[in-house]
Amino acid sequence: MRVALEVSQVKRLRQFITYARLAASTVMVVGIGVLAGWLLDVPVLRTVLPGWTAMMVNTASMFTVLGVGLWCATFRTSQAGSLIRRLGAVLVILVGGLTLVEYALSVDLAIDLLLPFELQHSQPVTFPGRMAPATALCLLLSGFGLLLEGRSLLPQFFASSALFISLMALAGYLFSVSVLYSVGLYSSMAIHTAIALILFNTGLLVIQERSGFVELLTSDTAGGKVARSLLASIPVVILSIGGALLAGEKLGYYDNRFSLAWMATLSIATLVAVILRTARHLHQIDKSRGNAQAELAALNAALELRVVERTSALETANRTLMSEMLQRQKVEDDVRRLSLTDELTGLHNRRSFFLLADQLMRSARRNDQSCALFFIDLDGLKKLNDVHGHEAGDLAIIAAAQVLKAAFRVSDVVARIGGDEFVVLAVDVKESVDILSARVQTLVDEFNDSDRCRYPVALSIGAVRCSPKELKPLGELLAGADAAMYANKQLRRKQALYCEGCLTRVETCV
Ligand SMILES: Nc1nc2c(ncn2[C@@H]2O[C@H](COP(=O)(O)OP(=O)(O)OP(=O)(O)O)[C@@H](O)[C@H]2O)c(=O)[nH]1
Repeated sequence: MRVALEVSQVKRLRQFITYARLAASTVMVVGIGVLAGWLLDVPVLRTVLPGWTAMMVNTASMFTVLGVGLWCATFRTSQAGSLIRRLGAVLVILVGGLTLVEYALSVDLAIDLLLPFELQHSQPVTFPGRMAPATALCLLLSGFGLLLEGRSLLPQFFASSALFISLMALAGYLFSVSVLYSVGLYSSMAIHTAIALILFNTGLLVIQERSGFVELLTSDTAGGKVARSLLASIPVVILSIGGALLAGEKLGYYDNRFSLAWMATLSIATLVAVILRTARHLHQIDKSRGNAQAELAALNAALELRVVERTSALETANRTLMSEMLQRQKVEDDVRRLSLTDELTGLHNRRSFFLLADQLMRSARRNDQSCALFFIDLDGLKKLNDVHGHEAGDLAIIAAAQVLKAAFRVSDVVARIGGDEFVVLAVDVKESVDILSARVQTLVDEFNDSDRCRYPVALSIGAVRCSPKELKPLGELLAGADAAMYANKQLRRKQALYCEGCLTRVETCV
């Protein structure tokens, strides 16, 4: 699975591709330049310096092919490029491999002198026109690397092996150690062959996106930074030390053993310095990571503490809110109840009566039931108040309410709608309103004769009946009942039933 790349990694990969293209172009130019040197007889193009080994025509041709192949490899999506790369790689493998076969089996496969102009400029060597065995091996490895480009490990192995051999050859030139760039007595690797091989194989290595090596080199991790810095510095430092010691030796300041001892000492010193620098760098990274972890742990602990504190504060706030809500609910219930209840008697008040009576009458009509509406007025309350005070009047009102509640069903609506005025809506009434009024009167009499009576009460009652068919509005029924009550009161006055005499009976009731 491919991991998404960081922006910096993408930038470095682009730089690597640019490097690979530059390397490919240089390798192509070297190949073409050497071919021109052979064709036009320009010795400097063939050998770089007079007396140095010349790059063979075969080698130069293969560099041209390798350069084109590497260039194509940098364009991954191109089908044609991929085909050219693979064909070129096969050609290079063939030339390198057959040359090695020639050396190994001491045969001439007629591939050394392919171009007619080559022979006349060839130096007197064992096999004119044949590339060095080291070159042939490097070409074989480079060809395989190019052919397998894009796979996971093999191209890196082939390119690294070729790179190692060509670096040895270059070091041999730099330090004048011919054994490093020649194999046996046959022929030696030209300096520009070594450089071209180094360029080609480093170019091939840095475009291997799948390799851990490229991932390491492009990453922003400590490992990536250390790898980049060491790879950029160590070869230059070691080669510089070697070059300086060699120059001193050539100038006769010291002999070969002395420079070897210095080379070993300075290399060790350089490596120790690099190791210490790298170790210090890693140490710093470890320390800062440790500090960051400690800070993180402290932050986590503080965060957890805050979470605990906040949770407990939240729970307390929740509890307070809950109890406030309950209190508020209770107050609202009380307000609702009080707004619908008569405070003195506990009966429904006027508002509640109209709400309930309306509902009750509609349901009675639906159920085909008769209703009866009673209008009841307390007799002589004003006088009672005047003579015995309002407390006595209140007691009479309460007594009247109790009598009315006892006289009717629980399902009927008994309400106090004014000072001494009561209404009762009785549903599903089977008997006549006179019978019901008489029942009220009986209970009034019972009360007046009982021990509970402080002040006797007398009630004037008016009632209307309403059958389910009539569908009379409540207001109309109330007016009818009120009128009947008034008539009843007048009648009671005429019959001297009116309770002006209640006062005289108070004493007997106590
Ligand atoms: N004690 C007391 N008196 C009340 C209350 N509400 C009204 N009253 C008084 O009751 C009296 C009612 O007077 P009226 O309407 O003339 O009634 P009444 O004296 O019974 O006369 P009739 O209705 O003709 O029998 C008034 O004086 C009111 O002030 C109450 O809650 N308590």
